[in-house]
Amino acid sequence: MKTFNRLLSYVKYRKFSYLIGILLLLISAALTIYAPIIGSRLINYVSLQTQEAEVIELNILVTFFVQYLGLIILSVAIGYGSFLILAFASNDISRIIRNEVHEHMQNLPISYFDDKPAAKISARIVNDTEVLRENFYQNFSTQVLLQVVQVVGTYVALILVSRPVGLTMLIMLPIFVLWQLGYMKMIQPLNHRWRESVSEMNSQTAEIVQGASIVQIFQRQESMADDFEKTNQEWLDSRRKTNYIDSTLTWNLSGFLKNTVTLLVMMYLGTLFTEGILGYSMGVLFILIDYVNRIFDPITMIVRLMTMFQQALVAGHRVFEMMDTPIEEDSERELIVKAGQVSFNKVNFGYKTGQTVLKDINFSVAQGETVGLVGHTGSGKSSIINLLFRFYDPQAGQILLDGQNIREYNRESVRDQMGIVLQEPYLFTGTIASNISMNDASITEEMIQDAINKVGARPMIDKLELGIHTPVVEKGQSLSSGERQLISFARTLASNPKILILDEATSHIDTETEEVIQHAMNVVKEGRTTFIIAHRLSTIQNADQIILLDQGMIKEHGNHQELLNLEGQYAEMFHMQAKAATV
Ligand SMILES: Nc1ncnc2c1ncn2[C@@H]1O[C@H](COP(=O)(O)OP(=O)(O)OP(=O)(O)O)[C@@H](O)[C@H]1O
Repeated sequence: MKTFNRLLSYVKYRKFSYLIGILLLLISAALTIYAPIIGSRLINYVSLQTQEAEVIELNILVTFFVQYLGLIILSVAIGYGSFLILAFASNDISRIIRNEVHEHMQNLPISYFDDKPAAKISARIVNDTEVLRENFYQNFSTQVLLQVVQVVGTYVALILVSRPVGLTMLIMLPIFVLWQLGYMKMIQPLNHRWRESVSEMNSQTAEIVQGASIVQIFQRQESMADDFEKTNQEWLDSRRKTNYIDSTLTWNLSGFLKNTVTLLVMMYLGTLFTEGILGYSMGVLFILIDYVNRIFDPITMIVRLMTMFQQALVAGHRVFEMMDTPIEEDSERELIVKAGQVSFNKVNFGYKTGQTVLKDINFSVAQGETVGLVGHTGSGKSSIINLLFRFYDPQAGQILLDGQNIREYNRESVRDQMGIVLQEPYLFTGTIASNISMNDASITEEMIQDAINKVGARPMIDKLELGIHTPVVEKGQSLSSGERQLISFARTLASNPKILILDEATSHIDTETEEVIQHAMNVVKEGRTTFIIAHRLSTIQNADQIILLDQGMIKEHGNHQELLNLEGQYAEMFHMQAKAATV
């Protein structure tokens, strides 16, 4: 009920459209219910004139025809108008909900995404809102009233015209409803299987596309094709069974039931009529048969609407669950950093309660210093950066930028102080220029060109026909990894952050590119406090401080020479790497 009320509350955004649309629908329905009455007058006129051997006047005949046809055309035209109004309104509402949930998703804490597959999140934003549009806003909320009015209206009209026929048809009502419910019961699990297999095929395809090269390297094509075929068969099976049930129950059997009842009523009334027992005119007979025949469709529709409603409730529940996930409280205070001095003060942190990822982390970095973060995989290097960005807050201790506790300032202003170059830089769909300016209007084209020159990306840009306006698609897959890094360096330089984070920026590239990247790195580092997450210790030999993490704790801390003198883990790692490099 809560979900239903909440779904209904969105109608307020297009309440006039809904009001007018539903009103027009009802008028159109009333006209269709009224049409047989005109038809009956026509029939009565013709039969009376024939009985009394009078001339059938053409103009009277035409008048009845025009009235009858005019009514039908008017009803169709009004129905068309209302359909458009309501369809447009439901489109708008689903757009509003989709934007709302999308915006909310963007503000959710990073921890929300930790245990949720991307496909599941996007299904809520895209597919579930689509189900809401079709099932709830376009069908259920507009049709349910209309269909109920049609059923009740037709029954009332039937009873008014002929009480025995109307009451007999009332007895048929539960039989027909039960028939429809039985159909739904059979079809629902099949629909479920069908949707599951479609979603499974989606994720199987996404996995192959994302890891195309890995799939080929490990020659997994055949087994992945087998898995896909299995799901595809499952889809085929559920579709086939649905088609059987559909064609048998809805089209044939349901049509059979409808036609049989109509036929029986016709026979019964016809006998009474010809025997003269029934006082009805031919026209009334026509009305009765027409009403009996048309009463089935709205009943079928109501049962279907109920299923749509159930599906909409499930989709609505999922969408609202995401919308109701609390976003992190954020301070109004803007962090202003002039120097770029960073301190971690007795920081303890775990991603989940009870987990310890960082333990008693203490260090201080002066403005413009470079810090190398080293340690085995899983030792906590990235976690330190995650805390610096305020993706997470520590359970204990403080992180200070220029002496200010970042927890007391809003996240955006904290992140504004940071620039990051990842090992695999992320480029957004757009152009090279938009990837450097990040659509920040204060970064002019001149500044973009300047950043490109400074990081040494000019030769690379000059090779491109459209220069900085070259489109970037699919995360920049058509650019080399080194080129993507240069763009990323130019982006960082243009945004002019106080603190810089380099995530293994120089690994996996050839010596020539390494020189270019090293140059870019030196340019970007200048005057900024820099953290380098390095696996290759040769890249941080000149760092002012090196922090060696081991199982979330600082095990060694000093400059390169000091750590070598310690003859501990760092020295061991360094000698091993130096030896490997000379082999
Ligand atoms: N989102 C997360 N949720 C739960 N645990 C996490 C999460 N991210 C990292 N961890 C855990 O925290 C610990 C430290 O991970 P972290 O990524 O900081 O290590 P790292 O030193 O950067 O490793 P690598 O060099 O492999 O990138 C690991 O045990 C890891 O499993």
